[in-house]
Amino acid sequence: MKTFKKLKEFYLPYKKYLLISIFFMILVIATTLVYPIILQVIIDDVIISGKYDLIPMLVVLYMIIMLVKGVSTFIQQYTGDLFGIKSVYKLRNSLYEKLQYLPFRFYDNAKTGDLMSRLTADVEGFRFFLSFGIAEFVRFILFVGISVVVMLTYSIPLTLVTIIALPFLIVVVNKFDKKVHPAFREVRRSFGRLNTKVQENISGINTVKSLSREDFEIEQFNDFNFDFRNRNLYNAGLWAKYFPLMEFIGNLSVILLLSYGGYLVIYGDLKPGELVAFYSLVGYIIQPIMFLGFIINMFSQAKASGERLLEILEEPIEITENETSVKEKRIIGDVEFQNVTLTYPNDENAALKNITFHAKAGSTIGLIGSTGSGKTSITQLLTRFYEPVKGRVLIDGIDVKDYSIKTLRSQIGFVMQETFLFSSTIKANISYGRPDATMEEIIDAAKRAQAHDFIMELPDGYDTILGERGLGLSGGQKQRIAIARAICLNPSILILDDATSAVDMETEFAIQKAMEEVMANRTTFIIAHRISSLKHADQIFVLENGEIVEQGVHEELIQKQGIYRRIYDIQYKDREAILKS
Ligand SMILES: Nc1ncnc2c1ncn2[C@@H]1O[C@H](COP(=O)(O)OP(=O)(O)OP(=O)(O)O)[C@@H](O)[C@H]1O
Repeated sequence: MKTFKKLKEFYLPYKKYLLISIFFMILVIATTLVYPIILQVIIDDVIISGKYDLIPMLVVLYMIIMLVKGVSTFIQQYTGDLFGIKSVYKLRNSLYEKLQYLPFRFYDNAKTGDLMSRLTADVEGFRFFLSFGIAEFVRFILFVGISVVVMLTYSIPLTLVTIIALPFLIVVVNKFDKKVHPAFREVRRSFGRLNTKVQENISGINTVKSLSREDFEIEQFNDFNFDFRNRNLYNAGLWAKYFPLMEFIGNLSVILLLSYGGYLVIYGDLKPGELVAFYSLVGYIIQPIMFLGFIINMFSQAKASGERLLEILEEPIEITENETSVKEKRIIGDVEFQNVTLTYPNDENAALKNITFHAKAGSTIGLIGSTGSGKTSITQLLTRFYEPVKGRVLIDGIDVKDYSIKTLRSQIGFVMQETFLFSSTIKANISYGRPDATMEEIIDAAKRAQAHDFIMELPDGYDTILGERGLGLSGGQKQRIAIARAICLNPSILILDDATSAVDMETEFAIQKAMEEVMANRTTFIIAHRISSLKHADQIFVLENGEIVEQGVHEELIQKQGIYRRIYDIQYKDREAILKS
């Protein structure tokens, strides 16, 4: 119940639909329970006692009851559905919203396919319970309760004999619940794994094909699919085992009823019509009790699904802001790191150790160093993608923690190492961070990123629709669109993380030239492996194992005969050799 309690904010606002549904369900049940009573009257009063003049009245009564039942069933079902559909609409939105704000740390370990199955299959499982499960449970209680009361008015001893086997039925149903719930949780998990496999495979299909790993992938999928199949089979086995047992116990009640009830009729202690009515009423008890298995099933699924949904909803956002957070400030771009240490979750080694530096507003900072030395990590602290475990990161003298996330990120243009383009138009991709940008601004950004010419060569120019992964564009073209996207933001701080790694030297040079003007009034961080990309920077930091081991301008660093010089020698050796020859 804890799971449902925690999710109450999603369904309680719509409880009126549930209440209406239950009210009309009571009408449905009441009208249904009148059938056996009418049957009893027809047998005992009309047929046996010969009061045939009652027939027209009974027919009219029957028709009215049918009509009431029909209308009530419609309202009960529709409002029940409304309750479920409206609740999960809100739930689905909240889950998606939560996913937007969860920190990078969450996504480091999250699996896309699994998340997708939570947002679809689990939400649906929960809806099914809200729409049908709750109503069916109430129906069960009412049917059983009212039927027993009606039976008691006919004959107390016969009622007791008939329901004597029912506690056993409840024990079996309870046992079934204990087994079926964990089984369902496993089915859900297995489905999540299956989804993850498919999603990863589609995303990485280029790698799979280029390495001819199709057979391996098929085999792996088969394993996951086999697991999913087995778990479903186990579940089906539980159903197959328990359902006949429940039916058997239910039928025992019918045997007891017919034996003892027949005896009572023979000795005149019960009228034949009452026995027939009893027989129908027992059906109304046994059926819902057996159906209880199905309700429990729905409940178990919903509980398992609810737990998985809560795992997302209760995941801490961590990066918080409050009313005092700095908003509406135009960032100038003065950046300072004070003894900053960063340790990623699940990694005991610090990715950055005691980093201290000052970058004046408008200056250009070059970051170079071997892979994994911490270059990207430095820039990710600026945007608060991660938080330092020690030290402070200041922008314009204010700790980044004190900025509202929106204010901070809307003024920092980040061209990431891996370019991601949405499956929409080029225009929409460039203006993604600033949807109100005019066409002139979009074109201007594209021109500066050296992207305008190739965009104009595409069939629909800026209206060309890109595939999910920017299909149809080369790596360098995608990078240039990503650069245009960052420029379009008109940021105060620009971060170019290996942003020109996929373009040829000539294009890089052209981009650099065009960027000179863009960078003029912005603090720019250039992360690069090529010295040519950052040699004009005002300050260059050489990183090694999370520490700044050398710093200075290009000429100074060349004189030092250190790491920078070594990189320079390797990269320029060939050029000098060519020049000499
Ligand atoms: N999200 C993360 N979770 C755990 N560890 C991480 C994460 N991101 C980076 N690291 C680790 O932190 C260290 C620094 O990584 P970072 O990406 O900053 O290096 P880099 O210098 O930018 O490398 P590259 O040139 O290859 O991009 C590496 O050891 C890396 O494995």
